[in-house]
Amino acid sequence: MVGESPVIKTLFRSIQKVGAVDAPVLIQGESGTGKELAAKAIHRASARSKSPFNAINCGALPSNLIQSELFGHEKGSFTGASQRKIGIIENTDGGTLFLDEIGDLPLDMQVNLLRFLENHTIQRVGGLKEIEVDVRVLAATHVDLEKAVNEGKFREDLFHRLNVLQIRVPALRERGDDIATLAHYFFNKFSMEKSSIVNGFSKDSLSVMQLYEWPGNIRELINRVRRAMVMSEHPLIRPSDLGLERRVLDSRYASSLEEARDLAERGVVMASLTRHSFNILHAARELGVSRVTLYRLMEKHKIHREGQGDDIANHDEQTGSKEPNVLNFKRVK
Ligand SMILES: Nc1ncnc2c1ncn2[C@@H]1O[C@H](COP(=O)(O)OP(=O)(O)OP(=O)(O)O)[C@@H](O)[C@H]1O
Repeated sequence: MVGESPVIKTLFRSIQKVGAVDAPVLIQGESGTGKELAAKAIHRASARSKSPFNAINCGALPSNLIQSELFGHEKGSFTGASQRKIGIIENTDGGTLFLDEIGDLPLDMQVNLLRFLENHTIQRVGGLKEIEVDVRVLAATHVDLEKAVNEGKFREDLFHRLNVLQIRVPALRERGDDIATLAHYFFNKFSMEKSSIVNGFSKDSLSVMQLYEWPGNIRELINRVRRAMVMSEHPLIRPSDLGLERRVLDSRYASSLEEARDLAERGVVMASLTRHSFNILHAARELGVSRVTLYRLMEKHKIHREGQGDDIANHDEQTGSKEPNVLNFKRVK
């Protein structure tokens, strides 16, 4: 798992701690943050690391299939059951089972899962025998399970069984410099697929990536980087190649009017700075504010001056300096 930010280091430490204990873990985090990778890391850090690690997405299977996927079935137990099938729980004997999107498990299946967690035995569909299995369960959810319990969508007893230990995988936007680290990591990983002219990211791109909210987290980052690597017509990937120029303006993710206004303001400032290669004078002129006001807005939105140099020529007209002025903007930590 790539990352050096304080929040991800906390996660790494938590993984080591919960890896050492043979109890269920509830892994929480937004979609695409790396919950499955965290589950694999817990498995590797545990005494079960030499045994199988299996994963199943409880939300991806129709409810009539999920029982047989989890518990298996005997030959002839239902129409179409022409063979005995060993379920994933039995197949994971000795190892770790990762139940992704546990919040989507149908209520009747939740009863069966609870029985297995309490007794460490399963029964195949159509089978009479109780089969003992030794499996550690890790479950992940991007929904608030406590809320689901209050709404009657998730069994409280199962929630407490699964929620013995918890870890939270942070959203990408909380991970500061990891955003650039991950972007470079995936750039190198997909370098075989890149167009022949692309060498890396412009500083503008790295800045915009820092400011963007990343609702789809690392999965979204991978897709944007991969697409930009193929489509970019410049040596250094620009914000527009990542499709982020307009997206940073997006206030759809705001939870209040004030936040929406803030996001819109930040977006307008960022877009203007990006458009003018971060030339303060030009951006201030376009925005109809003084340079001082623009600096204040940058302060307010935690954008600060850092570093210099890029593929884009830039100079401060007021001072006449040919040196790049403000090229790299990032969130103040
Ligand atoms: N720290 C990391 N370093 C490198 N790659 C990562 C990291 N975290 C996640 N990824 C990659 O991001 C993608 C999404 O990760 P993963 O599938 O584990 O997320 P998830 O939280 O389980 O998603 P979902 O909620 O949709 O099931 C994967 O391709 C994974 O390899």
